[in-house]
Amino acid sequence: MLDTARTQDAVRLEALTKQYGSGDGAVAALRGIDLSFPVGSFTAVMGPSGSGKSTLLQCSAGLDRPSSGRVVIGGVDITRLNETELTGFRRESTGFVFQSFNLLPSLTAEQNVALPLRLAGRRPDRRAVLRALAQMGMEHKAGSRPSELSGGQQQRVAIARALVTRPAVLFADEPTGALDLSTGRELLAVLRALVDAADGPDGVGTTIVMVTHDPSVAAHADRVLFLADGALAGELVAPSPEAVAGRMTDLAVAR
Ligand SMILES: Nc1ncnc2c1ncn2[C@@H]1O[C@H](COP(=O)(O)OP(=O)(O)OP(=O)(O)O)[C@@H](O)[C@H]1O
Repeated sequence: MLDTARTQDAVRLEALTKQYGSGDGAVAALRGIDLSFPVGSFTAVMGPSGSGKSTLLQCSAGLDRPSSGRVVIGGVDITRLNETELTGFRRESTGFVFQSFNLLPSLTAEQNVALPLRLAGRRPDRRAVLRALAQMGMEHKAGSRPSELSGGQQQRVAIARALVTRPAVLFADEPTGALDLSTGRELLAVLRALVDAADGPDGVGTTIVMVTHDPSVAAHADRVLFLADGALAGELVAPSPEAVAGRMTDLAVAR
């Protein structure tokens, strides 16, 4: 059972560093990040190309191992877990949404959404699968394969798949990057509604951490964090697209 109620932080990063390679070719992608993502919050992560956004997301989600520091999800320090434990924890307690949807083409929407339950060794509960699809307005497409769905519909199915285990946190890497403007806006409204809904884990909304390059996308979040050269370079609470764009311009000028 996750201890999110006690900590009030869905995810906490402590002195997180990540170095790729060694010696002369070493790259410090993260240089000591301290951060927390409160339960039921929606955070966007922005920064120039190469600033460490994807690395931050991958390490936070347990898809990559940091070089040092701690990642605490719902009170569990995932950096102390071995590979098997980490894989199990990730499947049960985190959801990840990619720009490219990553649905399995030969499976129906319903089978795609059931996949995390199967991988976790659970007998897929059809009601839970259909509930996740319904949450994303996709129950009427349960029998469709990805090739029969629009991009926006595929991403909704991908989010339903990420939510089916009722994870403590949903990580999203450019979730609207492959969608046109209006479909992207619809999807962001859906993400916003998930955060604002009171039917997430522990009776509060879903916690979302999202990487994006787009200020108007970031402005849907409660808070925007800015990264530069692997370090935190400020934040904006209740962001507007203009304020976010202004900060991004400042960061580009400062480079
Ligand atoms: N597997 C890897 N091996 C070596 N260096 C890497 C690796 N992955 C990322 N890096 C380096 O780490 C730094 C941070 O990369 P990261 O992908 O996290 O940045 P980003 O902010 O997500 O960039 P973008 O906006 O271009 O996607 C960059 O200098 C990058 O070149």
